[in-house]
Amino acid sequence: MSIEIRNVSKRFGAFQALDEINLDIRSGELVALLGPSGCGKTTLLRIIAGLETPDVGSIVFHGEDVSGHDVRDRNVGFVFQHYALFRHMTVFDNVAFGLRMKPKKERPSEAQIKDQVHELLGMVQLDWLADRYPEQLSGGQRQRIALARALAVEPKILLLDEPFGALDAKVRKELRRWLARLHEEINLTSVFVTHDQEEAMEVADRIVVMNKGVVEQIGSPGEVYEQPASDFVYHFLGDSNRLHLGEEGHILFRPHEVSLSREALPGHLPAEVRDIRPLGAITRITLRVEGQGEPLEAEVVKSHPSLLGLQRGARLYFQPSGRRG
Ligand SMILES: Nc1ncnc2c1ncn2[C@@H]1O[C@H](COP(=O)(O)OP(=O)(O)OP(=O)(O)O)[C@@H](O)[C@H]1O
Repeated sequence: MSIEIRNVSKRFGAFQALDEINLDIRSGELVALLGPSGCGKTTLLRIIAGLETPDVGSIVFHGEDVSGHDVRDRNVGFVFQHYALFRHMTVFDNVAFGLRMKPKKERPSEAQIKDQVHELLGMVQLDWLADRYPEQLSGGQRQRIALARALAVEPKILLLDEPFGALDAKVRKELRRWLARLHEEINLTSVFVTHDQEEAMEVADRIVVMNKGVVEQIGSPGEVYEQPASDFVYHFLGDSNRLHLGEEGHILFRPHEVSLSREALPGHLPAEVRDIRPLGAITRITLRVEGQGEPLEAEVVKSHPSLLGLQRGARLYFQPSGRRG
């Protein structure tokens, strides 16, 4: 099911939380809303869900304007970061909840509910936990159960608000990959909110970069990273250095977009090594450059010749190889 967001604006008092947002999400897409805290991501998600009403604009699901539809009639599934499972219910009953709440004529029999719940628990690979209570689960298991509960009513649209935000880095990574796979298996259109660019890059088909209530750029992970539409997008999608060039202004470059040498080379600037951090396949070097306020960061492969025997305080010569600005 496709989602169109047409000219949506929302104010809270004098504060403009969303300013004329237009967005087309294709059927079957997995889209990330990415941006800093307070940029309006959650508000937009809540408007798509029907939990919040826009001041102006409309929401269209598959050609039908659903702006006037109540949240219950939109058939969307949700997973929110702190949207707790019902503590007094077992995992099974949590997942069955939405099915049991259906109007009588649509409600499946208890036998059908049992089959469906076990199928869903199988899909999130946690069928063996059916009789446990939420407090007996790990954070990652809880999130997967929350997802199974959201999927139980067979929504065509799934909305996820920082679904993995509270989990540790390794579990987050596993769940992200798992979500991307699951999304391929079942026919869903999903929108998820994150402030983590790596999460957006890794999972999403397209990324919507938001800032202060407006959309800065929409594109595939490759597009927004390689062809950022603004300095904001450039900064938000990865580490960056700013090199001041006096009257010529400044250039921006990524830590890996740099040529490093122990010898003075044409076009290269001298710098002092302040820190050397081996990070697996690459090594990060912090450089202090005369006349620059902020130190610069360079990343090279760990076998790079300039690293051999390199010590703090040594002199290196560098030249940005990619640049923006
Ligand atoms: N009900 C409300 N009343 C007043 N202001 C609100 C309300 N809901 C949100 N806001 C404000 O609107 C702005 C956007 O909030 P929103 O929750 O959409 O941001 P976000 O991008 O999801 O941020 P975060 O990543 O921190 O969750 C914020 O400045 C917030 O304080």
